[in-house]
Amino acid sequence: MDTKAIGGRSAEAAICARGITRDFKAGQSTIRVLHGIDTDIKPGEMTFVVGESGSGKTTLISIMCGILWPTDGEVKVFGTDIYKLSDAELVNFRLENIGFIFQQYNLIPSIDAAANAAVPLIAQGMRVGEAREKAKALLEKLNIGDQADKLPNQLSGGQQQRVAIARALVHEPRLVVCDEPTAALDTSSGRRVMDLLREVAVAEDRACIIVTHDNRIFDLADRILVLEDGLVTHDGTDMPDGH
Ligand SMILES: Nc1ncnc2c1ncn2[C@@H]1O[C@H](COP(=O)(O)OP(=O)(O)OP(=O)(O)O)[C@@H](O)[C@H]1O
Repeated sequence: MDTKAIGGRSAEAAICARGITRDFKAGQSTIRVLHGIDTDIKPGEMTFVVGESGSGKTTLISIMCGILWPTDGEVKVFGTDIYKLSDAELVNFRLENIGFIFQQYNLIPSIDAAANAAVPLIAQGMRVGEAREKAKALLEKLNIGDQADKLPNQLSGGQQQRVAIARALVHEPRLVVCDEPTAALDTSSGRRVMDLLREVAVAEDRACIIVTHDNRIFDLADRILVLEDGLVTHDGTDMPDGH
C-alpha cells in the first residue's frame, strides 16, 4: 500500500489526537500517565510541548508519531488513523512521513556520519551514493560537513545530535517530532538547528512538534501546549503567565 497517499493532502490537522490515555505498569499497580488528551496539531506550525519533568511529554509525542500505542484513544496523522494500520503499514507510514529526533541519538556505530544521516533515504530505496550526497548537504547546513566521514564515536555529543537531526530531516518528512533538540547545544548552534527545522519541517502540508525545556527558544514557537500531570493545561501562542 502507498501509505503516503493514505488520507491525501488537505488542510486537515497534521495530527488529530482524541481521548489519548496511556497507562504503564509499575510492579503490581498501573499508573495513568496521560489522562484523555484531545488536541490538534496544525500544519504550517511549529508546536512546542512544554511541562515539568514527568508530565508526560515524551509519552505523548511518542504516541503521536506512531511508536508507542495509546491505552485508549485515536491518533490521525494527516488523516490516517495510524493505530488502525497493520504493523507493516505503520512501519512504512513512519518511514515515509515522520522524522524523529529523540534524546538518545541511536546512531549506528559502525558507519560514518553521512551514512547515518542517509539511513531513511537508503531504507526508501535510494542509491547509496545519491543518499550520501543529500545527507552531506544537510550536514553542511548544520555546520558539520567536515565531519561527514567520521564514525559516531569520533564526534562530540553535540555533533552526534546534529547527525541525528540530519537523519530526521533528510527524507523531508511531513511530520518532524523532536525531543529536546537544542538541549546539548550552545545558543548559536541551537538557533541554527531551529532555523533548519523551520526551513525543512514547517510548510503548508508539514508540521513540527518540539518537546523542550529550553527557554532560550520559547520565542520561536508558533504554538505552545503545556502539559501538567498528563493533561493539556494551556494551549496558546505564548507561554502562560508566570512562566
Ligand atoms: N515505559 C515506562 N514504564 C513505566 N513508566 C513510564 C514509562 N515511560 C514513562 N513512564 C512514566 O511516565 C511519566 C511520564 O514520563 P515522560 O517521559 O512522558 O515525561 P516527560 O514529561 O517527557 O519527562 P522529562 O521532561 O523528564 O523527559 C513518568 O512518571 C515516567 O516515569
